Amino acid sequence: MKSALCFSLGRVIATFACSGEKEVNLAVENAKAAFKLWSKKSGLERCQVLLEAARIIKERKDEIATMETINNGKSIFEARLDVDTCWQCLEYYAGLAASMAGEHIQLPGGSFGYTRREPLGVCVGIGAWNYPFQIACWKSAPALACGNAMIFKPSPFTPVSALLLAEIYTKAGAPPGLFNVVQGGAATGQFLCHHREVAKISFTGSVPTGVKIMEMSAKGVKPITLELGGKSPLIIFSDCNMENAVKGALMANFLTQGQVCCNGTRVFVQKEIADKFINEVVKQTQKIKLGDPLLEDTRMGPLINAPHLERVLGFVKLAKEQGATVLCGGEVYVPEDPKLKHGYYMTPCILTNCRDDMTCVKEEIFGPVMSILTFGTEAEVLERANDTTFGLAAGVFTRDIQRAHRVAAELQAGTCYINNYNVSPVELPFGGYKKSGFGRENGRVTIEYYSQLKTVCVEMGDVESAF
Ligand SMILES: NC(=O)C1=CN([C@@H]2O[C@H](COP(=O)(O)OP(=O)(O)OC[C@H]3O[C@@H](n4cnc5c(N)ncnc54)[C@H](O)[C@@H]3O)[C@@H](O)[C@H]2O)C=CC1
Ligand SMILES: NCCCC(=O)O
Repeated sequence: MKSALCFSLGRVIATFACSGEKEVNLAVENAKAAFKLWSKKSGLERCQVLLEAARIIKERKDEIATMETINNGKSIFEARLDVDTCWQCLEYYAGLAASMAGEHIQLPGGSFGYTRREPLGVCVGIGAWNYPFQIACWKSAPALACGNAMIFKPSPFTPVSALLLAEIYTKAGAPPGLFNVVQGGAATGQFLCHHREVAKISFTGSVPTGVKIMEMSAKGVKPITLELGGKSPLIIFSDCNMENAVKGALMANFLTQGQVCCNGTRVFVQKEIADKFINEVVKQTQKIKLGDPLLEDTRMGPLINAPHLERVLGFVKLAKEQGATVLCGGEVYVPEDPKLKHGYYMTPCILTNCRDDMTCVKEEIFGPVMSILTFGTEAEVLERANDTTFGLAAGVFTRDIQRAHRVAAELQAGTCYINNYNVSPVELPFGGYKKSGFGRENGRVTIEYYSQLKTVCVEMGDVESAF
């Protein structure tokens, strides 16, 4: 089946064929062959290939970022930052590959045991459209570091940049088939998830699809990592550094046109500073430069596609009907440049007079819409912040160090930011609580999600039989 790829500026830039069962089977066969070679290599040998791939990514940073911008619509400024998190991820797991080791455990009578950390086999990565290249790197780097092969399926809305990664791994010396890309949507994803020879699935996407992935993997008893959606709280206390809090709120809401799973879209502001904070956040939001994402000074490009733009605008309309006030944005934006007139642009939106029971406060919008709520006390805001089925991230701005850690400890979220938001150091694990998923990406712990532990028990004496 052929599919057209629509650039978020409203032009078709490529067509590609969706992979069916035959292509998926072929990818699995290739990955199995590569796994045989790759899993026998030492950690240091795997490290060298990953380091070389990281070097090529750095060298081709501008090219990859440009492709990502064309692929997704995010600003070139941001796409370059994404690419930095990618080569950093490969370098980080290259280091861990070389230092992976088991334990030696002394047993009575000179006997002993030891553990081996072994790869799982052919792993599958399924990605969302908001961070196409980053998701492919964050999944493949730990998978390959542990000695696995990977088949990656990007979102059909952003199929291009993962192909660059495949090319880079090959140039860096990975055996053919070690990192495969298959194209397509749900049907291709299902072939991958149901495949008998697939050992693990790592998925980034929506909660409803995550549920389906879990059902499919349950049938094959396959381990999975689920990176799902969120509706994260950002809590601004009256003793915060106001300038940083305002910057933090913008970082928490408007990167990649607000299409970020861990965004802090419920901004709780302590009553005493609410007016001042709101004035400032509106002022800064109105200054955000919208337009051609390939221009150096643009900070927001178009949303991913027309249905998604309609959906996000629908949330703004409903918010107004439910009593929220639009302080700025929330409208279709038509750039002056005629080349951009078919793009799916909207102005970044700030909503106030929000209540916890409003749809804009309860549901993930996945667009540039910040909902501001006010609060009185720490106990009250914690209860309201945690009153959600999601638990991906949370943030707190305060100068009170004890309060910062107390609040972080109480927040039900996989990542809690103190006095910042939406930074992604590769050294720190990233993943969700509650319906935002389980398993982690980044950090040392992710090695455990891409490997299995074998215990070897060694008898140095005679068998003491019970029979
Ligand atoms: N926690 C995280 O790290 C992230 C979570 N997300 C979440 O993803 C959502 C937006 O991304 P979308 O691409 O629209 O999500 P989606 O769930 O529609 O699709 C994600 C991927 O799953 C594939 N897919 C769809 N149905 C499938 C099926 N039945 N079996 C196998 N694969 C299937 C799609 O083709 C795509 O590659 C938002 O809810 C967002 O919060 C997005 C990025 C990061
Ligand atoms: N750079 C943060 C990743 C979050 C996301 O994939 O939505």
